[in-house]
Amino acid sequence: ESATDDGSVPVIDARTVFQGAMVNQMAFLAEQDEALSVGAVQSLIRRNPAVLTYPESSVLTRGINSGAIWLVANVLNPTDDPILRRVSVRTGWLEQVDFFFIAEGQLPQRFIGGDRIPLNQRSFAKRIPSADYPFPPGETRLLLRIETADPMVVPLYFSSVAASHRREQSETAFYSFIYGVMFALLACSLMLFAGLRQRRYLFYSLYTGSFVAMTASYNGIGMALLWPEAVGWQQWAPPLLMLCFASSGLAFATNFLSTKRRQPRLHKTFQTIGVAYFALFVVFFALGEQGLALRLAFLVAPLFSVLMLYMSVSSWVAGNQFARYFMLGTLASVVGASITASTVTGMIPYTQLGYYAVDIGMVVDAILLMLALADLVRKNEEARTAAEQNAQTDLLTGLSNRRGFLPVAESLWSLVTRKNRNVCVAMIDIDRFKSINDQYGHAVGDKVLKVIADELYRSRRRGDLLARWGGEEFTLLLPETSEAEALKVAERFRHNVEQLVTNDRGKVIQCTISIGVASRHSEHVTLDQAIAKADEELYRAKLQGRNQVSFSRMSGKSVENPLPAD
Ligand SMILES: Nc1nc2c(ncn2[C@@H]2O[C@H](COP(=O)(O)OP(=O)(O)OP(=O)(O)O)[C@@H](O)[C@H]2O)c(=O)[nH]1
Repeated sequence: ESATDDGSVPVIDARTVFQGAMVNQMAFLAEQDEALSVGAVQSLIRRNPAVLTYPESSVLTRGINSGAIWLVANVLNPTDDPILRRVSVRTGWLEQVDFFFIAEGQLPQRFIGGDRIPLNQRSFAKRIPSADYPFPPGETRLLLRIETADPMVVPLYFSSVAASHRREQSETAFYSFIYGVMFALLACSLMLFAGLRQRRYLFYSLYTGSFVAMTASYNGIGMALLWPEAVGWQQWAPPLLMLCFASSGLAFATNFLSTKRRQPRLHKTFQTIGVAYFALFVVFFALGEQGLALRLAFLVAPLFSVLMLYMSVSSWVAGNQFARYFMLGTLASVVGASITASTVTGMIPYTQLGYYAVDIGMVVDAILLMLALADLVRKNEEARTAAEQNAQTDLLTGLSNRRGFLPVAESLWSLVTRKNRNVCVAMIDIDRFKSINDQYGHAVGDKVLKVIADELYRSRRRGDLLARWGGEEFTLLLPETSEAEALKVAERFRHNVEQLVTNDRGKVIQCTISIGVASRHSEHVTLDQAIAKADEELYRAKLQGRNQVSFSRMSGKSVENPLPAD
């Protein structure tokens, strides 16, 4: 049959190699209620050429569940030799694409592709529906029938086989990069989860993992590499995985931003919505309503983006510093997803970058979220170290407190005991400190305490352990120190403090200290016993008139081990 009769069917020169998509070189018509055969379409066009419309942009986009369409053109080969061309529709999620090549004096040729067809039953066992055809001299009618419940996006290419290979290579490189980064982050977070047992790493893994699975399900890589025969799964995987992606993202966000604690009602709402949309999905699945499941998923996806953005911004505004990277990451993924969604639904003109925007945005998001996790670990670590230090440090004087002092002193004590070395303990108390408080006030008392503490700290030898024991009392551990040396040190302390002058608004305040010293002379003496003994000596110094050092060698008797010997 002649195809050239009416001039309403566009003509493509077979010699042309189109660099980009070229659906605007063809005419299209949408099937109405029932599926049409090639013959029916041909006669429809012949009877009434007005059924054809002409796409204005190079990629045809018609939204979700839009029904099957036909594309038609005449390919003219003005040479004497056949010209081999590859025709392909570079969208991985179209369910069925039929290519028909009808040339005069030749048997009509049909090629079939699409994700409703098991990989090995497609004309080309490829992710993308394609057909190679040697256009004979003269005119060939090219017809394509495309059917899908998913968004109808038709970036049609008409090129040499070599040009198609180049395009495939660049697509492979792109997806290798995206999946490489995602898998690295996924593996990293899984290992962190295994090691740290913190659920946020698990949610992060699920979020990045479901992104990989979701994109692999709709771009055709999943079927090309992982489930070549699983046609049923392929039809339901994209909406299901989109829901998984959204819910794991929300689980990560609520965990990371502590939504349960900070906004309990919002958290409850998320859980309810999550359960509701999975329940709806199950209902649609049971009814076999793939289109409705897709609509649900495409409704949830932007809702999810808006929620994530709202949560991170409100958390950041509320002063949650960890939300910073989180917010930037979410912003990147939301912008990327919006650009791709607008591209595939035809709201903005089709570009390759627009088509890939969701993947790029998601990689940026995943990297920034990993950074947010690392940031959180660092801040928690800093807070923990600070809390630990605070718990062991006396805030007024900056010296160790009892909690800071005892563990270090205990281990030093057992070390010198084991090596049978000298060690002494001194207890230091400020004389008549109550009267300073009474006379000048508590604040001045604090100041004097601090001045004396600083002086003691300056006067101590390196390696001696000084701590605020409590109130106006200090303790000093002197390892590797004989009694005589300890007494010298104590006397120096006493003398230095006696010389010390604190000024308070013109008034001069002077203080003295009393010191009790004890040494370990028997190997059975514990640190506690030595401290008790030094305390006794301190009491004696006070009784004897203050501002003095009191020392007594522990008698074997008084430090006797209270446990009865066998
Ligand atoms: N300003 C201030 N006073 C403190 C602090 N800790 C303890 N004190 C005071 O130190 C005083 C200690 O009084 P006492 O135990 O009676 O002994 P004292 O007045 O130093 O007399 P002696 O030890 O017998 O020489 C009390 O009035 C406490 O309130 C502190 O951190 N700051």
